[in-house]
Amino acid sequence: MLPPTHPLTDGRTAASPFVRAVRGERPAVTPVWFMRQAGRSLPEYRASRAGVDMLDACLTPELAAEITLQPIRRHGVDAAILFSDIVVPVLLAGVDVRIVPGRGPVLDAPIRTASDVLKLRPIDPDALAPIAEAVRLTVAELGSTPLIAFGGAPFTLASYLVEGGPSKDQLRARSLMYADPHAWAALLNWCADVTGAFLRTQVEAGASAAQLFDSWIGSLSRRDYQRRVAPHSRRAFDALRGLDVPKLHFGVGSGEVLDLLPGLGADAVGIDWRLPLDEASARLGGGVPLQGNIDPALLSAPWSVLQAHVEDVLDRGLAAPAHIANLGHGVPPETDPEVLTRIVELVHARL
Ligand SMILES: Cc1c2[nH]c(c1CCC(=O)O)Cc1[nH]c(c(CCC(=O)O)c1C)Cc1[nH]c(c(CCC(=O)O)c1C)Cc1[nH]c(c(C)c1CCC(=O)O)C2
Repeated sequence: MLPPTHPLTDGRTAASPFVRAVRGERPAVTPVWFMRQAGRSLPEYRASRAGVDMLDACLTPELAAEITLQPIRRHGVDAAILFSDIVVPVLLAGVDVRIVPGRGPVLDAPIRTASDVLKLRPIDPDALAPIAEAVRLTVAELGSTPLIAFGGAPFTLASYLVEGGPSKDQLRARSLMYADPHAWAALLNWCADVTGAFLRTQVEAGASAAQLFDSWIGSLSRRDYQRRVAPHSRRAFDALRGLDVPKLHFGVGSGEVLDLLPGLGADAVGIDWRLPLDEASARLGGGVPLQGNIDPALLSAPWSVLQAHVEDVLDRGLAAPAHIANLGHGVPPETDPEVLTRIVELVHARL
């Protein structure tokens, strides 16, 4: 149960277009936000981050709250997402991980064997205090705009841990799945538990929705996803048990496994740019709210081309019970932020 002072319970965010759409209602105006909206496309972000390491910024509550609020002030988007990273709970559980600019999360000592997995320790709930504080500071400023809690899905996290960094097709991670199925299952359970604790901390501190990011899901066969990954994603959502918070599940390249996602605990599903929303909705049986689908590659196209694309996405989104406009993946760092503001205005102007 969420406390009576939680933004969802006290009515601050429950009636927001974003929360209503995730729950499957169709508000008068389509809500819109952008994955990775807090980031390098914004000059104010670059100024806030000058000389501060990425993970240090995530663990400094005042700074994390300020960066979270920047895209709300600038673009007028319908939801905020906590400025943090999927590897933050991994770091807080004691794993030596850093973020290399232009590359992503890197581990000098990757987790590759059963004995490496056995050394992983559960996360100490006290270690998550800076995250809870960042959420409280953010929510105090947001008013009726909901904050989205997020976490990395177990397979995406495990891929970074096993590979030691970003990889093209997650070959080492997918090999471990077969070389040592027991170590694999233990590793994915550990990932589900750290991500679950991260999500639960954000929701209890005041977030009004939760999204699981399954960025590498597209490298898996349907069979492997179903048998060796999906149960662990369900376990991550299960960490939110008892909290009546709307949940989203987003995967990149998830077309082959799309129909499996709603069964894992999410209310709404995020779609990348590969599959049109009417086709995605048909694959899901027509009853699942959808998010996303604007191709990030078109952000640098002439406005008339981008506008036609956004309008097509909105039209096809009518096939689902509700649609939250968003990109099909994160904002590229070189994006002109004024283009994002213009998309928000376009989405909000369409009735
Ligand atoms: C795979 C993944 C990561 N992180 C994340 C994912 C899942 C979504 C996806 O597929 O993009 C999720 C994430 N990372 C970040 C957020 C913040 C909230 C938001 O969306 O605005 C979120 C939701 C901040 C960040 N996370 C990161 C940055 C950039 C850090 C910097 O400014 O140097 C930000 C703002 C770093 C990061 N962290 C990660 C990558 C690939 C990178 C980019 C590295 C680079 O190109 O420099 C891992």
